[in-house]
Amino acid sequence: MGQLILLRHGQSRWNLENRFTGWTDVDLTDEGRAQAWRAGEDLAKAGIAPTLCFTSVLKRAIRTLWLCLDATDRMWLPVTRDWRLNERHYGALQGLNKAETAEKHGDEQVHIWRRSYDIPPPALDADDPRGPWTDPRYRAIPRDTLPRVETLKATVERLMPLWTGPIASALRAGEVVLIAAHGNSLRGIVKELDDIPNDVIPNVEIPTGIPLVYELNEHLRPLDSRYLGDAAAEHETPAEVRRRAAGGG
Ligand SMILES: O=C(O)[C@@H](CO)OP(=O)(O)O
Repeated sequence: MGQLILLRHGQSRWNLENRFTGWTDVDLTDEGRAQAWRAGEDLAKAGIAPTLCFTSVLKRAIRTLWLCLDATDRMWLPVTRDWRLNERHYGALQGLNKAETAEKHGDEQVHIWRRSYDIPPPALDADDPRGPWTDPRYRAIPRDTLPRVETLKATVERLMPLWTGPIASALRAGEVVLIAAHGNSLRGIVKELDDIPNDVIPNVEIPTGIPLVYELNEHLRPLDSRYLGDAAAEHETPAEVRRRAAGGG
């Protein structure tokens, strides 16, 4: 019944520099822009025409959406930008190099910070100038709702009202919904969609700039999911990761 396209932003400058990014508003690299454009071309080639879009308030996702829509000549589509689609907030790690942090704190600790479901990295101090409360784009959000750090669990919790509310309503109304977002906010969505357990979700790696298309039934449960484009076969879909973890090959 419904069709949903999930698109992780193209390569960002800090993806390239291997830095913890979170809510830092870094832009795409040239490669990231090219990936976003190709994502649009791949949608067009597959005959998939989004009718409604959601994205975060971070420019790497917004620009990915712009380029993808430009490539499909659908820049006129309605777009909702919502902070609840932001990347998970990485707290005091934001800006640090991932390899240098692993040298300092050990691979195991950094893996826990990056991939555990509910163990947070160190938080920003309440007076840290990098705090989202200093940023005008979050001015309408109550200060105590704005995070100083987030786990994946917290990211899923802040995302769910948007998913079960406006996004689900749009899908039920027959819209073909395109969501351009981030590695961990999209982990939250596929966790819900594909019913992926907490200990398996860290193994789901959504590649940058490759559309992941879901066909949904009337209860918004997945009938099928697939990546588009030339590199599609190189990536396991979240449903395949879940089946492999359950011993289903
Ligand atoms: O730095 C980040 O914000 C995220 C996504 O790039 O990194 P990680 O792979 O650790 O979730």
